[in-house]
Amino acid sequence: MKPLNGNGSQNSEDSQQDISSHPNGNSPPDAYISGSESHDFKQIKGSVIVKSNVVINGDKNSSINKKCKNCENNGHEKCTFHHDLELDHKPPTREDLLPDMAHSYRMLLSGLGEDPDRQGLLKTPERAAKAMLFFTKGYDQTLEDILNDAIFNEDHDEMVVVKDIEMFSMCEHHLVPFYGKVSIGYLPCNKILGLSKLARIVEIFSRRLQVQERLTKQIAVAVTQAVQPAGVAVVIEGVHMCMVMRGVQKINSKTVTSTMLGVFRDDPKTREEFLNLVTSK
Ligand SMILES: Nc1nc2c(ncn2[C@@H]2O[C@H](COP(=O)(O)OP(=O)(O)OP(=O)(O)O)[C@@H](O)[C@H]2O)c(=O)[nH]1
Repeated sequence: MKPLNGNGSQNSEDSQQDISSHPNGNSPPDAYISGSESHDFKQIKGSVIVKSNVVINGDKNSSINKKCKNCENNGHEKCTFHHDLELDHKPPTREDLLPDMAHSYRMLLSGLGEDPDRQGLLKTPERAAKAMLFFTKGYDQTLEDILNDAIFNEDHDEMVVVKDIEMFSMCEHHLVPFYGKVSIGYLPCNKILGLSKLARIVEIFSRRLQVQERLTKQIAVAVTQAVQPAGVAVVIEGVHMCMVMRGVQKINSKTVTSTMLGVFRDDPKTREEFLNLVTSK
């Protein structure tokens, strides 16, 4: 298996941006439109601040290891699952997976010393399987599907920011949730994106097994693919339950990651304007 791609961890030149003053409310995302300069799109920048305050190994006959239909139909390079994660296979369909997954959860219950046949647990394996499929439903979505052609020609080259988009994802190391808020900014080049589509892009990539760094970068790259802007900025503030409920048990720690593309990377003023907008109340 090849190493995971799309890893947001960058080189030592990466700058660090602290957005610790993000509001923590659950209010719907706000849209901001303001002035900024425009530059050529060039490269990627990312940073991580941690504040202290697959191989899917199954049996060969399992549906999990069946050949990926998406790859068969569209070619390996167009398979979203492989393209993003370079895994060796993709589950054929969600429904196909349910029985095997439910069986695995049943074994897990037994392993915990529980009786999977007691009344309260009878439907638990299937419920848990369905829940896991929901948590990872992003594997079934493509950028094309969710954009729904909501890309509009508009003579607009000022910054667009949608901030505090709620995000729920699954830590690929411990299979426990991490959650937080995503703020996205872009500088259009005569093409704007339906605002809700930014939140839908967050859903595609957060509803998978993830690390926060890769999630941050995948969102930025998807916005770039959608509207080819002069630049894209994404900042995520996340709480990782693997650091809260277990392990080091630091309940107040937050992880902040960013990806800056194009003008947001090249121009400190543009980056500063974005960061000011996302940290303002
Ligand atoms: N960089 C990064 N690390 C993550 C993310 N989610 C979880 N981790 C880390 O993945 C690491 C896995 O470390 P291991 O030592 O293999 O696993 P562990 O024994 O469970 O580690 P502890 O959590 O320290 O108990 C931990 O340090 C986690 O905090 C993420 O989104 N990004």
